[in-house]
Amino acid sequence: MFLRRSVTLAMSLKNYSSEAKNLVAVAVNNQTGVATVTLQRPPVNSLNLELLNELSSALTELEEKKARGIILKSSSDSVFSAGLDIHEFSNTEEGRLKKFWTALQDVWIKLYGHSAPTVACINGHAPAGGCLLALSCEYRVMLKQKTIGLNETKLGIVAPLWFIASMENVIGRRLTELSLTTGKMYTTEEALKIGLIDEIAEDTNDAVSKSENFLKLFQNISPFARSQTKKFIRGNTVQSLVKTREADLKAFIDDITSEKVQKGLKVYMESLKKGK
Ligand SMILES: CCCCCCCCCC/C=C/CC(=O)SCCNC(=O)CCNC(=O)[C@H](O)C(C)(C)COP(=O)(O)OP(=O)(O)OC[C@H]1O[C@@H](n2cnc3c(N)ncnc32)[C@H](O)[C@@H]1OP(=O)(O)O
Repeated sequence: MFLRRSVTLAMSLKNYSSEAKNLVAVAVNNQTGVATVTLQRPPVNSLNLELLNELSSALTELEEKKARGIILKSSSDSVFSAGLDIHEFSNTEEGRLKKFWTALQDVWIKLYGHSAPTVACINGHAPAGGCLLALSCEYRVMLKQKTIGLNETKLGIVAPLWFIASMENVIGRRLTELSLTTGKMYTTEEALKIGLIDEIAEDTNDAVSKSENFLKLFQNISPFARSQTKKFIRGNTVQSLVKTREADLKAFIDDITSEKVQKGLKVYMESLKKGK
């Protein structure tokens, strides 16, 4: 029985980051064992090092505590996540850049391969890294009138192979190629049509309730049989990054610190500000 009452376990009170802030809140329903993981870094939940570290720790803890399901959502119902924090790219100090990319790799490996069933409750726009988080889950419920996509080429950057694989495994190669090369952002309605999302919701409450309904499908399925099956299906994709992490990190550092990419990112950030 899914009760609305959520119990905030000790882990949700933990401050995972070195900043004196909670950028990720975890609330576990003690009746169902389902954890709601809420990204809360206003204004747009851009993914900086501290947020990624918190998310990574939360995913580890939910793995250890054998959560029965994870719903990933935003504290805002305007933006799910604006993707990677572009300010992390302009800070080209190599130590932090390395930690940042390694933290993103960690989050993706843990979320993509999590033993618990995962749902992205996409209660806001989800460009680039925001879309990656959503694609890493097993099911996607999205608010109407929002946008989602891997728009990296629009920023003059190249989405790494694991970003591409995450999309390809959901919508297939042909559409992934078209989407990524054009940097296409899909509306919620378009995303449903191509299978990039699974359901549309009216508002955040509706999205959470639809996410919970998806997780109910597993109530009578053995967690072992379910998670092993997921591992068989997703294992190769996860392993392809695990085996190439160092090379992927080097490619990121080389690419992002190049003069050409830095110039392009500056122009992109200015255009975001002008768009107001
Ligand atoms: C050879 C191969 C090797 C491969 C090598 C690797 C290459 C590197 C790959 C790196 C991958 C990157 C993936 C990413 O995630 S990059 C980030 C892409 N994100 C975006 O393009 C989103 C941009 N934002 C928006 O479209 C909109 O902000 C929004 C999300 C639709 C929300 O719109 P809204 O109107 O509500 O809000 P504002 O636009 O007014 O934004 C509010 C403030 O937030 C700032 N902002 C927005 N997005 C970001 C961001 N991603 N990072 C940092 N800051 C962001 C925005 O500028 C406003 O700030 P201000 O108030 O100070 O002006």
